[in-house]
Amino acid sequence: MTSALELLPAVDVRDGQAVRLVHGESGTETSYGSPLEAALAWQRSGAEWLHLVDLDAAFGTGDNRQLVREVTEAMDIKVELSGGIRDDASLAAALATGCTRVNLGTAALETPEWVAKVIAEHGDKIAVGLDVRGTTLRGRGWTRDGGDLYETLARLDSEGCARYVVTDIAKDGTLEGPNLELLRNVCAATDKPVVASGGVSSLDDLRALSGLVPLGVEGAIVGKALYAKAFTLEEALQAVAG
Ligand SMILES: O=C(O)c1ccccc1N[C@@H]1O[C@H](COP(=O)(O)O)[C@@H](O)[C@H]1O
Repeated sequence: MTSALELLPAVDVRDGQAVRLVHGESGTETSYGSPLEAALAWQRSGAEWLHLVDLDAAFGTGDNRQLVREVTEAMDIKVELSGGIRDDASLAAALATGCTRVNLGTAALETPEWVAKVIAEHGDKIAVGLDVRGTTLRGRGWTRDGGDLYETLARLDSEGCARYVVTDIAKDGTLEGPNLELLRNVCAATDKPVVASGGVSSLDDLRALSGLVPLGVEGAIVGKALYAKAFTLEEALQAVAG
């Protein structure tokens, strides 16, 4: 029996606020108030995971490290932590929050030896975010090209990377539906589980992603659709229940 698609409601933090961006572009923020309140609301609604992103750390405009730690520590559910985790100190700080796993983006593009080392040390506590435009990876707050998706995926697979979080930047924050073709292609290129990110707009999108579970899609990050109240998290969890 295949498992149900996992849902990871997102809380992206910029300047102390929960925000959503469009295409991940700085300056497109819509603010949704307290990150802790948002995270607690998703937990109360039945989430088993929280995808928590320090956007300032990802963009290099400071960090929300203290706040991210407070949110993570307040959660009874699993937390996937992203944004600005690029060296031993930031990784140690992220893991010290008690998060379930971290998601590395820029580091996988710019310091591959370090990423190989931490994959070897921490196993499935490390996921790698493959944030793409077309098939070109983007790092540093999605502002810089960082190589070919499939070459990087092959390298990370050979290093034992446990899981990938695949974001189609062109879809992120747009409510245009996920890039199912990209997800199928990535699943065909790796045996490792894939978490889909970007574009979810409806319960039908979640059902379509559920249809990719047998191919290797393990979960889906949901952001804008929840904040825009396109559906509730309870409805989403019901829609993907096995
Ligand atoms: O999630 C976003 O909307 C986003 C927008 C712009 C840049 C990054 C974004 N998200 C997360 O940031 C990490 C990458 O951070 P880093 O490169 O490791 O510092 C990425 O995995 C996304 O989860």
